[in-house]
Amino acid sequence: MKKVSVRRTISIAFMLMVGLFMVNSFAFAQVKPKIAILATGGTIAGVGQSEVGSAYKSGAITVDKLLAAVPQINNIATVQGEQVVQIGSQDMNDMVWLKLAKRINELAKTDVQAFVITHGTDTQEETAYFLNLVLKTDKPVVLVGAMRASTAISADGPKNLYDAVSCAIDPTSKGRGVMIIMNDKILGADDVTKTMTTAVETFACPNYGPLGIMYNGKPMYTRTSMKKHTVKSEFSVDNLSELPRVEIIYGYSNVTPLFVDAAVKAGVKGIVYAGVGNGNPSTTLQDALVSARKSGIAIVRSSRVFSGPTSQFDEVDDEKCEFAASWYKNPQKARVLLMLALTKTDNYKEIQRMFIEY
Ligand SMILES: NC(=O)C[C@H](N)C(=O)O
Repeated sequence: MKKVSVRRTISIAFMLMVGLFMVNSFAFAQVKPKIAILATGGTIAGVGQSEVGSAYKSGAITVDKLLAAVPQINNIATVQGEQVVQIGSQDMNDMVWLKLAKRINELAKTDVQAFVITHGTDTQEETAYFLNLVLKTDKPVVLVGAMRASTAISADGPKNLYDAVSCAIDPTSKGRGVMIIMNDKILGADDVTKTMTTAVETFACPNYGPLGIMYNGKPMYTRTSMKKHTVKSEFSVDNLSELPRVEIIYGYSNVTPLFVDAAVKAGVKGIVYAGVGNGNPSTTLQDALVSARKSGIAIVRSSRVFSGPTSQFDEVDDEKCEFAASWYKNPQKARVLLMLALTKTDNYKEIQRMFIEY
């Protein structure tokens, strides 16, 4: 009799423990946030001929293999991986941007809580800024890349990817606009740029500084972007199947109007002039840009100089020429904003307003 009741007590206790364990694991599974990882290629997915050399092929491995290299991600998030394209980001283009933006806007309406985009570093800043202007969500969106191929000794991709996921799932990352995570830094899409061809410490925000750092898998923010983005942006990709053609023309001493003339002939809708100093064109170049403007092409002056403003209050009379000045946008980001501006207007004053607000 005694033996039976001891057995029964033991089996009830055992069942209770199993039950508790199941409830716990269920609750734990419930709290893991659901994220989408959209892969586009780049060095983070690159495969090299040797572990020590610099030669490799960008975008050679798929999103599943990328994730398999960082199993720790499964402890913190439930991941849905999608291969959007598999390219080196030197081949990034308007069509992929539109596809990516539309897909994220669609997924943002579901229970996916955050987004990570793996991307090559060459044009990462442009994709980040484009998405910053057209995504209609305040859910965190983080781009991540690597400077060393996945097969290299001390590859930086796995740590960057883990940090990107950790940053994206953190509640404090909501509503901050699109961000890039590279080498422990959290960089805002409105200012981030690649500063060095080979170093892992290549990304910086030369005008405004980083938004924060990643520390022990947690984002530590020290700044908020004051620029308009995502849900506050007036731009939308909803009805767009292509973007207006905008070309960048570089300034240098002894510059001739050759490329401005070629751009006019090609029928571009806008030109970003990457001028010298604070966006200055030479006298001949200015004449060519004014006549391009008169033929209906939008002109934005930016600078080939790494940082600092290009404003409408300096040497060029932008009002008279009907140009807009890019302020803190470097030429490649100015091109992104001008393309989107041209989906709304070709009025230079309106375009100037956008360059101040975004
Ligand atoms: N580090 C990199 O990712 C460079 C590569 N060419 C890319 O942008 O895809």
